[in-house]
Amino acid sequence: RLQAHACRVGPTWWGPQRLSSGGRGDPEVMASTAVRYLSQEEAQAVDEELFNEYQFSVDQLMELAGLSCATAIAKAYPPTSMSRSPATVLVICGPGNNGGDGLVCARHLKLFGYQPTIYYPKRPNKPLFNALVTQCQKMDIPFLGEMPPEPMLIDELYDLVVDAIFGFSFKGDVREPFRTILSILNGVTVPIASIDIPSGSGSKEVGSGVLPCLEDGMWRRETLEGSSQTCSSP
Ligand SMILES: NC(=O)C1=CN([C@@H]2O[C@H](COP(=O)(O)OP(=O)(O)OC[C@H]3O[C@@H](n4cnc5c(N)ncnc54)[C@H](OP(=O)(O)O)[C@@H]3O)[C@@H](O)[C@H]2O)[C@@H](O)CC1
Repeated sequence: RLQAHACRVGPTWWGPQRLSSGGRGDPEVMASTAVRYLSQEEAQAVDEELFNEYQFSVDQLMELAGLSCATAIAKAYPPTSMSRSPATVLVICGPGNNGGDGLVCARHLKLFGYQPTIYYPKRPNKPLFNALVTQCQKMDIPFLGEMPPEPMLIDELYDLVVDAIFGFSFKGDVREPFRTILSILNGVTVPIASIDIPSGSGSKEVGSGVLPCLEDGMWRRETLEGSSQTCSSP
């Protein structure tokens, strides 16, 4: 893992690694060498910088984050490589913006040829999230009324799970209903792709790019940072 420095968006982020790798602009090279982690504080600082200094709006960034994650999933788990056609994906959304990323991600996954289903147990009553739910409904993406109670059921029904439960504002012990949700997820064998951090891992770090998450040895999943947030924003 590379040392964490104060995070800068844009060229500053990629520049040194790209130069040292000798692979200027090659996405494969960037994916393999230009990935590093942000601390929770760094991720929050990027967030503030994007909002305050660069004047991005939350829905702008959320759209980019969700699209980036769907794109990364399509690259890591192409629909044609999955056992079902169309490939089925369970997207579990949490109560904050990470959950919003998940809603956007589901919408783009559908456009990419997957068959997403959303579980969104705790919904903030705010216009942004209500609109994202409406957009998913208009795209005929179903919402589950309850979490599949057994990991085996998830394995039977879905090719992949997207964990959009918690992002960088997670803190403390996991509270219900997410405690139960995470304990079920811990038993599934299909891949789990996490947006930002593997929820409930206790990790203080936020991943960037697509990389195997071996943080705690517990989650067989990949950390998918909305690369728009930290890597490729203007
Ligand atoms: N940076 C950027 O530019 C962009 C960032 N984006 C995304 O936003 C994410 C950060 O969003 P965020 O701040 O809303 O926080 P996030 O982690 O989703 O949810 C926090 C909520 O979870 C809850 N909760 C917390 N701890 C808990 C616990 N122990 N047990 C149970 N519940 C717990 C608590 O909710 P409450 O229970 O209070 O209702 C809290 O409010 C970031 O990671 C990235 O994905 C993009 O959308 C846009 C661009």
